[in-house]
Amino acid sequence: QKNAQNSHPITICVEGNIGSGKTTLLNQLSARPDVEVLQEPVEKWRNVKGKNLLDLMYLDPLRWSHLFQSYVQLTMVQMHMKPCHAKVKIMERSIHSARYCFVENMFRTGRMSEPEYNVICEWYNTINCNLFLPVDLIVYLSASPTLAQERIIKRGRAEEANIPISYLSELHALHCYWLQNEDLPAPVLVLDAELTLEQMTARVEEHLEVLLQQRAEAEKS
Ligand SMILES: Cc1cc2cn([C@H]3C[C@H](O)[C@@H](CO)O3)c(=O)nc2[nH]1
Repeated sequence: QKNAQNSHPITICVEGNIGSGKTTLLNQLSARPDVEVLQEPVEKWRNVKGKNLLDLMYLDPLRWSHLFQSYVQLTMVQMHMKPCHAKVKIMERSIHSARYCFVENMFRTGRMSEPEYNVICEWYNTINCNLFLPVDLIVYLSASPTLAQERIIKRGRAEEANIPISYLSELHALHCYWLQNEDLPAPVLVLDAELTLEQMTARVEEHLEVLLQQRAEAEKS
């Protein structure tokens, strides 16, 4: 277990609502030579052998939410497990926010039936207990639903054109609940999404330096 601790790259998951500014922060952090950024595999979700599961999920949530989230969970496991040759692996979201934010919301709002929810949760628990999916830091971009909605409209992703602010408020509340109540895999750094990109990057790099030093110490002993 000891060398397993040091063999995996330092892993940071950047979490936040739709439109909270994750991609912008990830792009900035990817400039570091010691960092490999893994963005959310949205393109996979948009093309499963020709079918756009993301679009289907937004168009007919009752029919497609469960399938979409089960595919998201699979692609997140693939991201957690993906070999990374850089010292630092920064992922966009995680299997944990998939479970505690998106799946939870879809069940609570009736877009996912109870048996669908229970099956996806059993998959999550089995994956989480049997696979080594290390996370060293969770960075949470806290954006007001209003700010998030402004950024979604500005970005103009076709499938997201009709996301109501109530959905963003639900997800915001679930992110807060998750990060305050569930037993988390790593400490949380909360960043106000209104900070400048420079301020956010500086805060993340501060924490990253500590993790790098801890790793260097551990490798010496
Ligand atoms: C982990 C996870 C990411 C994720 C994204 N989404 C949606 C929200 C956005 O519209 C789009 C890209 O993040 O996919 C989702 O419904 N469920 C998810 N679960």
